[in-house]
Amino acid sequence: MDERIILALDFQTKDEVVNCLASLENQVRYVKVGLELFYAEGSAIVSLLKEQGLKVFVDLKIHDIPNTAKGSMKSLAKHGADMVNVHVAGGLAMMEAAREGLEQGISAGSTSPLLIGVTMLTSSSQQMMNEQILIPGRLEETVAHYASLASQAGLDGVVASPLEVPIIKQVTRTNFLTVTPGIRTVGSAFGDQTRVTTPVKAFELGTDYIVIGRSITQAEEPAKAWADMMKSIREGK
Ligand SMILES: O=C(O)c1cc(=O)[nH]c(=O)n1[C@@H]1O[C@H](COP(=O)(O)O)[C@@H](O)[C@H]1O
Repeated sequence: MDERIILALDFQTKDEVVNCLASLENQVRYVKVGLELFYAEGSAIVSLLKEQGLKVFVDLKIHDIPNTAKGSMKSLAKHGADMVNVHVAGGLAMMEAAREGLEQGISAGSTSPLLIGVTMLTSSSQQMMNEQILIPGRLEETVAHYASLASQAGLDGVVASPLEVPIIKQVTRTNFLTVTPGIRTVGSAFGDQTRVTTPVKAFELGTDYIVIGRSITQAEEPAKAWADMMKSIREGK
């Protein structure tokens, strides 16, 4: 089982999660609980997945004042996640506070979850960034800047598109991780994602983890979609 592939469980009920994992014949090792599932099922879903021996990325994308980010992370640390995240746009003080909260919240003897910073969402385009949220310049430069800020704040890595992995690796310290959604298997619809590539290309670009959801979970035959993806990754094509 490949721990570098994180399956996004974007469902509203525990039953859908259980059915999805069963249909994938327990081949998945790392899953992501995002806002949709966490708001619906609460932290119990994280415990359930952990009890099944899975690694869990709890993707709540915290973005708040430093004190609130710190408290949120302190609470979140108790749920046994392997990876959690904040928005880099919250700034250096917020990211440092989040790290502090996480360290304070973990129980004695357990290791801290990886703390990852979200750069520019993979649904965002250069035009959206320039014209709507009024960040000038090239999107790739903003992502690189956010990544170096996250690195400076002591985060373990960032979320970005796989297309930006080479520049992120250039501007951050060794072992700084990249977690990349915006993944589509060949032929599946992009939907709301903008900065997209295939699983094979993402690993070629040097990513540490890919996050993939609908290409698998909404496929007509999820087990086949998963098996085909794994084969293409193994064969590098
Ligand atoms: O933090 C994330 O996981 C995330 C950041 C980002 O920039 N883009 C992004 O798509 N995600 C998440 O990654 C998953 C991608 O799902 P699919 O587009 O269905 O493969 C979703 O659960 C998103 O919430």
